[in-house]
Order: sequence, then structure tokens, then C-alpha cells
Amino acid sequence: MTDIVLETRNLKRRFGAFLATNDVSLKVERGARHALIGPNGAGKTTLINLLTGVLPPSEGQVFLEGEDITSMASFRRVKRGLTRTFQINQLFNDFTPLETVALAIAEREGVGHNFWKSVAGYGRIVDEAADLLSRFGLASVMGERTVILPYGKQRLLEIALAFASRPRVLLLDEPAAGVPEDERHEVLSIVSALPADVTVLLIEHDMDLVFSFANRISVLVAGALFTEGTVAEISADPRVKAVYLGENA
Ligand SMILES: Nc1ncnc2c1ncn2[C@@H]1O[C@H](COP(=O)(O)OP(=O)(O)OP(=O)(O)O)[C@@H](O)[C@H]1O
Repeated sequence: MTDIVLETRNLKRRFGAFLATNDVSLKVERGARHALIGPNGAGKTTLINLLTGVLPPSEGQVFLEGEDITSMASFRRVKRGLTRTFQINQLFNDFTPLETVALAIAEREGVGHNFWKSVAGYGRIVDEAADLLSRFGLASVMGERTVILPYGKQRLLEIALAFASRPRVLLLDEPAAGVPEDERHEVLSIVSALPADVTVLLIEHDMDLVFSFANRISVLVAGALFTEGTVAEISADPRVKAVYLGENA
């Protein structure tokens, strides 16, 4: 029997009369490298918001490791191991990567705003943050202000930050988007070396990255699951090509 770690059943989300998520039943297997692709406006962001609890569904359910989490608050989903990467926003610009990740670890540990009261606790958190940052190619810049980092490093910091919550399922949102060519290789090699025990659902436009990373692909079109398959099946599917060509026409 396959081990399904994340599942949606007949998920729907309406915005007024518009159906942005149309009866999506998605299954993500434990340990998968599962990609969610689809043309602009297909509903990828809406589906991620439904999975993370940012948006409530109009109908249907979301399950994490067999538990119905449809009504669970976002932060509780993170505590259960379902985490997404998110774009570093202005809040983090003046922080260093070390401060950013240390704060996230402190948050996970529930020590929050008074963690500095314990020197030993503080040291442990900083050590873990430094270790995490070095795994993501950020050791040499962990004391710099985030705003001055090369863009590829900022994208890697987003992933390191997500790992501070110790995810079992990571929703990885376009990790290479906007990364200049000379930094791409580092981002892609770190993404491809993510720990195998973490299940990854990758939302991505870049087909080279999808085809090199994923072992399962779901194609979303107009809010609905259009087709699903292996890299070989999807890359050879003329209907998928037509969907993307239609977008570029
Ligand atoms: N809050 C909202 N209110 C109304 N319509 C919305 C809202 N959010 C999304 N939509 C609509 O739902 C559809 C799906 O949007 P969504 O952002 O989920 O697509 P996407 O696949 O992530 O697109 P992209 O690849 O361009 O980011 C779009 O037509 C969008 O206009």
C-alpha cells in the first residue's frame, strides 16, 4: 500500500462565481519529489493557500498524514510538519541570515521573545542556525544584512528558513524564479540535494527544473487537475505541450 502523506479530496475554492480550484483530488506520496505545474492563472497559488490554511476551501478536505486538517490554523499545520517557503519580505531585509533563522528556531522551540534569557539555550539555537545555514550554502554570508545578499542566496535563505521548522512536507514555491544564470547552478544543486526524508511538493514554471527534480508531476489547468504522471509521461504528453503553447501564443 502506498503511503500518502498529503492529500486533497474534491477540493473547491470559489471567488464569487469563479471556481479557482475545481474539484482537486491530489495525492502526494511520502518522500516524493512531486511537482505541481500549470500555466498562469491555473490555480497553483490558490491550491497552495488551501493546503497551508491561508484560505479556507469552499468544499472538500485536506489531509496530512491521514488527519483531516481542513479547518486547522496555518501555524498548527506548520507544527505538524507542513511548511511552505515564502518570499523574503522587507521584514527580513535588515536581519542577517543567522538572526532570521535563529528567530525561526526559537519560535519552533516555543521560547519566542525571551529566549535570550538562557545563555545555554541561546547558544544551542545559534549553533543549530549556523549548521542549517551552512547546509544551504549560506555559511559565508550568515552575518551580512539580507538585503545585500545576491538574489540566489536570498532564495536559499527562504529554504533554510522553512527548514528551521523541521518540515516533513515542504511546499517549495518557485525556488529558482528570478535567480540570475550564474547563481542558478548553486540553487538547483542545493534543491536537488534536499534531505530524502522530507516530502517535497514543488510549484514551478521552469520545466528544466521540474523535469530534473520531480519523480511525479500534476498538471493544473483552469483550477482542475488536467493530468498526472511521471516525468517521462508528462514530458511526452502532447496535450500538456498544447496547454503551455496556448499560453505563449
Ligand atoms: N482573492 C481572489 N479573488 C478573486 N479571484 C482570485 C483571487 N485569487 C486568485 N483569483 C483568481 O483565481 C485564478 C487562479 O489564480 P492563482 O493565482 O491561484 O493561479 P496561479 O496558477 O498561481 O497563477 P500564476 O502562475 O500566474 O501565479 C486566477 O484567475 C485569479 O485571477
